[in-house]
Amino acid sequence: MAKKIGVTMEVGNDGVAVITISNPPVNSLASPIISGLKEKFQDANQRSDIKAIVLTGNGGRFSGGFDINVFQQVHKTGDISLMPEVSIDLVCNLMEDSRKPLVAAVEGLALGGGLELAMACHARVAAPKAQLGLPELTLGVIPGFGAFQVDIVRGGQKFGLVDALVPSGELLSTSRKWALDIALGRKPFLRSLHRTDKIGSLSEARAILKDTRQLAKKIAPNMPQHHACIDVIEEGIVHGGYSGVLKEAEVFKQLVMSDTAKALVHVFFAQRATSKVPNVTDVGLKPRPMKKVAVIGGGLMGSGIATALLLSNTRVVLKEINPDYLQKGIKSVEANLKSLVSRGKLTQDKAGKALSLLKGVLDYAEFKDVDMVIEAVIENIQLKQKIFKEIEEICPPHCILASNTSTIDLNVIGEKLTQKIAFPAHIMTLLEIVRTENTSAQVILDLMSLGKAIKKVPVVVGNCIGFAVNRTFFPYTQGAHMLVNLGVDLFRVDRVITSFGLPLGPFQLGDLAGHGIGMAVKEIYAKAYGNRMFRSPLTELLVKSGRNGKINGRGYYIYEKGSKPKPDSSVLSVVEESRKLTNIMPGGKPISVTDKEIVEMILFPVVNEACRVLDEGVVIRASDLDVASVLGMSFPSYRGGIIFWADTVGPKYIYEKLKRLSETYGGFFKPSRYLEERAMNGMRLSEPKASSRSRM
Ligand SMILES: CCCCCCCCCCCCC/C=C/C(=O)SCCNC(=O)CCNC(=O)[C@H](O)C(C)(C)COP(=O)(O)OP(=O)(O)OC[C@H]1O[C@@H](n2cnc3c(N)ncnc32)[C@H](O)[C@@H]1OP(=O)(O)O
Repeated sequence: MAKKIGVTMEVGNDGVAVITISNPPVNSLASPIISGLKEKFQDANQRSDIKAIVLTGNGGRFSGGFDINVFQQVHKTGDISLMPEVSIDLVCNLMEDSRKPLVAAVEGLALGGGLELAMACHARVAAPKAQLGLPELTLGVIPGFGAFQVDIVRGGQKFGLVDALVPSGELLSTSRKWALDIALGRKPFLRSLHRTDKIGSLSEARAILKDTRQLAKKIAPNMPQHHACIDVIEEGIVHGGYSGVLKEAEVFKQLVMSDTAKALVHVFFAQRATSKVPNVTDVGLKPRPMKKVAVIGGGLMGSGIATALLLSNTRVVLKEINPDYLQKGIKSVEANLKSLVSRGKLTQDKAGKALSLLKGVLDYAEFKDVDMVIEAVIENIQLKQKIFKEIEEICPPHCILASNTSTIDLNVIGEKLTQKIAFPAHIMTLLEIVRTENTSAQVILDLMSLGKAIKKVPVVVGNCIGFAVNRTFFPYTQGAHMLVNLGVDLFRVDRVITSFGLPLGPFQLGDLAGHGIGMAVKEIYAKAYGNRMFRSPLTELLVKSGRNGKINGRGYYIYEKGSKPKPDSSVLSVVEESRKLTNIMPGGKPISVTDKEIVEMILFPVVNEACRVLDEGVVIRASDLDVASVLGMSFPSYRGGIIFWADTVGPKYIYEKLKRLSETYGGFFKPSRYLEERAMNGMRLSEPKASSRSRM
């Protein structure tokens, strides 16, 4: 059924006009809505039979904000005139300065421009679960609609952003009465733009703004939108609300064209595109419910998976090999739930309910009616093969057999294995669903649905060593190791990479993951990708010196409870030993590199491997790899993901840089065929492939 888009107005006998925004699914403020709002507000202000106005959204949602598709259009065309000029004549003149009172009836959500519309009203009545927010910063822009000219520090009813909270069933009637009361002088007629009662003295405001500027420099050095917010707030405080609104609209348009906005809007749509899987989500299949799932292995990953499943109301059978391990696994699940409760992310009774769905077992008796089995034991091929041999006879025919391996080829683990699920710990959001030639469309759909149920972002990928994320990023650590063996300071490498935008540099990341994991899978990668790997003895030497990473308090850094990791200068002797063994410093002297070169020598080989992932069809589309890099490796979303970023840097520049580096330092930097082709033909890396080569 065609979705109804538009703005309607109904006038009741009480003289209240109810103006309703309708643009499913989130009532986004697209052009027809903007022009419809203008027309209805003008009409309502002119009609003598209308005493007051209520603004609301259709379908239980007020508005999800300005239509982000317009941003995408502006980015694609470079035509900023696609952005409507409405801040003043609509929000200020027609709403704020309306002669008739305007009350927002907010249900579901009021986000971005949607909340700004509500703030332009003279009062706001909300239903209890309404989500109010200004998420524009996550898109690289600022609220361009006056939000910052209203002292938005008043969040929710507590600070006056919402004037009344009422049950949904009473929302419209309460809003109508409120609007009439304002019209009749029984309630104050408050124009947000003119209110300054919450703003302290100018000097106090300036002091707050100064501290906020320093904080923004520290926490968001690479994101202009955070600093712009402070500028427009200051404009409003110093020169008044109207100047502030004008400044907002001007700054908003500058930011819309910024690289940051282009990257963040790309990630917004890329993340939603991952749920579109050709011949799976477009063939009329319906996902089957996963009522009971068995998890084999109660270690860090197994207990994390069990936790995520329990939180989605799925019954879980957790199997271990002995009572001690089983007890430990159950305790880990309890600890995971307890930590969510202590962080206010889960109520105590929901934690209790989740735990009640968990059953610990030591044999397969409970596997007869499971809908899915997820194996999460150590990365030992023989053990995995043994487990799947044992269970494939016991589980029901419809049961999905999945492994949580982060590296091993699924076809090696078990020909009957239908599915690999890269279930990161219960807190990460990326869920790589790896499909083999044995995986049916139905199973993929079932798992995508399960992935969403456990609040993950499922990305369907093909079967290869390391799948999408680990495969793409295996050069990340190796590039760093090469630099250190070439004489570059390892702590500087970490600093440069964190300044680029990754949360942890390669060495601190290794400490966090534990160096044993890297060593366990090294040979598997060497067998698959050996011709383009840099083999460094540094990890082995580090572990031999008793430094396993954060897990035992020492790696490249020292980890003490309650304090930040401290670089461990005593590790430099281990580094020296590695440098002697590799002996790759030209003339025995450390190389001199700029920060930019450090980023390039670490991330360009990652881009190069990402090109091979695209070329082999390990992902459906390049933007899926962007999402996987952001969610799976914390690649900065404000750079758009690994491929989007590479396209902004330029395939040709990357290709030429890698070619020069490979002439100096060997095959680790050798440009891939895909990169060379695209660079030579002036094509973007993200352009779809002509060939239908796929690993799915
Ligand atoms: C008085 C008139 C004013 C007019 C305004 C004019 C403007 C001039 C410019 C000045 C603008 C002022 C500044 C304001 C800027 C903004 O408002 S920027 C946008 C701010 N809003 C957001 O960032 C919200 C983004 N969306 C979400 O967070 C989530 O989608 C949701 C709303 C919380 C819903 O989540 P969920 O239920 O999980 O659904 P999703 O899958 O995420 O989304 C469903 C589909 O809806 C699409 N969609 C969502 N939000 C928007 C949006 N704002 N614009 C366009 N489309 C949106 C989403 O892409 C999904 O689409 P499909 O994948 O095709 O299903």
